[in-house]
Amino acid sequence: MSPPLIETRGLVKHFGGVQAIRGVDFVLAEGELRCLIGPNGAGKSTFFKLLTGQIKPTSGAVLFRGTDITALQAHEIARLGIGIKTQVPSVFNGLSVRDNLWIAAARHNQGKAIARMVDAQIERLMLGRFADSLTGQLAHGQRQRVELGLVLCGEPNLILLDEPAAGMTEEERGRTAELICEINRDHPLIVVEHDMFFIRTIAQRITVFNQGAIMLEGDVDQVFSSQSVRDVYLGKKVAA
Ligand SMILES: Nc1ncnc2c1ncn2[C@@H]1O[C@H](COP(=O)(O)OP(=O)(O)OP(=O)(O)O)[C@@H](O)[C@H]1O
Repeated sequence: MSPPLIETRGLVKHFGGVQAIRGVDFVLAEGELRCLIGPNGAGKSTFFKLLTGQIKPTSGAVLFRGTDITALQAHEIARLGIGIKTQVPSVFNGLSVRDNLWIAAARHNQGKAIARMVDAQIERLMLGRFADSLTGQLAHGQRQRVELGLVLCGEPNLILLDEPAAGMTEEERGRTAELICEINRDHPLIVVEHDMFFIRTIAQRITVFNQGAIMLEGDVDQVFSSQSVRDVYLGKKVAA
């Protein structure tokens, strides 16, 4: 049997006295789309940073396709094809959409393959009308699609999305949900999101974080019908 795409074993991260991640065993299979939810401060962003090597665990391990990558630097992990789109913008506002995508595609392709990659992402992300507009002049939802395009240009083996629906209009959220499901046809994803309506739309399997630990994993119905999950969101004390 082939190993999981990504796995964490006994992952722990302390920031001084703060136990941000407390012994997380997590497994993502090839091809999966997993949603991570949990209240503020549950450890979701820290967990993402541990997967991408932006920070190092206090103890425990991260494995990618069975290989221990815990000691690798962030750029080495990026080279393995673990791409992250955070809430921090990474586009150049003064460049057109096409030029932004070109820069990202040129990091991973050569010659005509660059143009092919750029055209493919413009079509996939429905950015044709804006391809030659300055990225800084786009609406929030359109810019977010450009950022997704930058990640896709790297042909990632795993995409991590941190709150992809944040600040979007209802229409943009709907389009982003469709896009994520479409991207999942050929890319595994882990999506952190607070918007429960959005989660319901895209989720297959959900991992619930609370107080730095996984408190529940299940399908949409299991998670949304869980009294413990509701209590956590209402701020009631629940054992992690
Ligand atoms: N660099 C840091 N230094 C100190 N404490 C940190 C640091 N980063 C995160 N923490 C703490 O670790 C805990 C987990 O934070 P984290 O940002 O991972 O949670 P989260 O689930 O992503 O929250 P949110 O949904 O609000 O983004 C919190 O108590 C937070 O204050």
